Amino acid sequence: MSAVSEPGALRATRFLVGASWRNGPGAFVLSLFETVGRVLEALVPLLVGLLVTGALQHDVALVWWGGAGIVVSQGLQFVLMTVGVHARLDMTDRIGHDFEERVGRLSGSVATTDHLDDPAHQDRMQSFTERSGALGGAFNALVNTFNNAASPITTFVVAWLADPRLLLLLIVAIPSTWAVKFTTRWDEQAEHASAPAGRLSGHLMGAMVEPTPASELRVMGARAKIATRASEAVRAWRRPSVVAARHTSVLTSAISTIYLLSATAILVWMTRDALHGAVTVGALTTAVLVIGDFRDSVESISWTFTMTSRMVRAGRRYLWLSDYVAEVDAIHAGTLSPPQRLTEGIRLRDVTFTYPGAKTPTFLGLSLDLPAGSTVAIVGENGAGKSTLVKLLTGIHDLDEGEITIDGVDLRDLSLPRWRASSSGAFQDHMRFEVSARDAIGLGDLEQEPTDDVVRGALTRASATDVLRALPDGLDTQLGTDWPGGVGLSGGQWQRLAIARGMMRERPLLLVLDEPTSALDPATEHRLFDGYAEAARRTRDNGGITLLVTHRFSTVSAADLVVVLDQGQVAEVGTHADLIARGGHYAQLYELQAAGYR
Ligand SMILES: Nc1ncnc2c1ncn2[C@@H]1O[C@H](COP(=O)(O)OP(=O)(O)OP(=O)(O)O)[C@@H](O)[C@H]1O
Repeated sequence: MSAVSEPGALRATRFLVGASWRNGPGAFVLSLFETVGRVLEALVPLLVGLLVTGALQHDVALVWWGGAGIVVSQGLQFVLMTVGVHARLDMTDRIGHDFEERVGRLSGSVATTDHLDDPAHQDRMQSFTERSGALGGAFNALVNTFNNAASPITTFVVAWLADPRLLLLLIVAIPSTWAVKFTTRWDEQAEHASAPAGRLSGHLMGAMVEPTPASELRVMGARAKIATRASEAVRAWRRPSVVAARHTSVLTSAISTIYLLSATAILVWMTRDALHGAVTVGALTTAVLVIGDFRDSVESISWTFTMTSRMVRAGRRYLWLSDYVAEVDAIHAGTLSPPQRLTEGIRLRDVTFTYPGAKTPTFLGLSLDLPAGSTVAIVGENGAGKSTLVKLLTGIHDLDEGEITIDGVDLRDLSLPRWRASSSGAFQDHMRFEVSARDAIGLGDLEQEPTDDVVRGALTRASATDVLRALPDGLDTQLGTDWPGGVGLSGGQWQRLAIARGMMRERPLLLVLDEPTSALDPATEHRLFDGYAEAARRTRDNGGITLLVTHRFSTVSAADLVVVLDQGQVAEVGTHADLIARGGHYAQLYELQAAGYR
């Protein structure tokens, strides 16, 4: 698994600011109108003070300056804030969508899927998804940083003009800023601690609403049990955030109380001076109004720190993902094209592979030859490593050690997309694509136009033309009952469409059939595989290898070679007849299954 570390805060901030600016420089500038509006708003206590002083001293000019200032600043402030807020929210929305799209594109573009099997990556993505608002709100936080900087500075100037003693409150407000260090840490720790439970609750909630697991749970009478576990998981997921919020609330309440007591003391002090004529009533009025703003200003600075640190964390995760994609791309920088036809075949030499997060390797020094033009059956008990072998051959996972060669060329030196374009497959855990039948099959080879002839050819090769009977609009039938006019298919019918998808490429160099017929009865599977083996022999001229993974020993007799895997090792290799004659593991398992059918 990747050794990519999370990028630094500075790089994340630079990236977020740059991406926000590029998304719309005009709207970026308009958003800053709000900052000017905030400055005008912060000037109001000063203008009210002027008005009060003018009224008390019968100074018409002061009354005019104060009154006109209030009217103009309120009017302008309204216009600027309306334009600014509108631009900011519009940008936040656009940037949010932009990032969601970027994350989707990045996640989908990783050449391998090692990260999807890694619990640490899953946790990172969980926090990422939960906080994707923070990434989408990066711009929001950025503009608010300007707002929250401009408005306090104005407030501090107004406070200083009213009475310099008010600035003493800055000292009292220092703990508020210092507390952010703790609240940010608590917030971050809560994010980490809640991620596994968040994933579990999503998984269990999904099990209750997805049709297949929901039916199973009802039949087993386990719905209530899973609902309880899901509720526990939701509580475990939310608990760290609730605890963090509680700690934050206690700390900020304590700081607010200290602030309030200090502000009251300063006001009492100023009022006493006002009674002795040392302070004007106008300055006292400004002080009363500014004290609330002062507190808001200090709090907004703290809030800005919290939001900015969340934004930076989300930015760092985004950049981590982007670095990870680049790292995987660099590993798969091979540019060679696979041969047009195989002459030697595929060789595995001393292959070692461990799943991310697993304690023991699935393969330790596995060596195996898959001769060109052969049909190879891979058999073995559950967990023997059959599907993992398929994933390594298709480049879904990277080897830890050893090599896989295609006609002598290391798989890592080949262009992975081109190798995959030369391969094809059908899998037990296939995707039920709820699109038209034509597209569901045509996805198997996007280089070909899915015309009637092409798609019907794939259905024929998959021995699946009878599925057409279930499709009222033929190949243009919408699949899936969730969609208007969509039809529901049986498990076996879905599976046959998946096999047809795997048959779109007529002459792949590697065709993997990883238990694609498990939903079919043994006789049909046998018939299908005999058909595939015969088709493979007919197309042997390009040296293509057909690999069949199955648990049904009766279906493998048509294979040229049978490979028996046992705990990640090759236990036996030979033809069906050889292995039966040898009387080993294969022969015993074959006899056991045959006895079951007798
Ligand atoms: N995503 C994963 N993470 C960690 N270990 C895994 C993962 N997938 C498979 N394994 C482990 O790798 C080993 C081989 O699994 P694999 O799926 O290749 O077996 P298989 O022969 O295809 O089994 P089956 O017949 O049940 O499909 C097993 O020990 C399994 O526990």
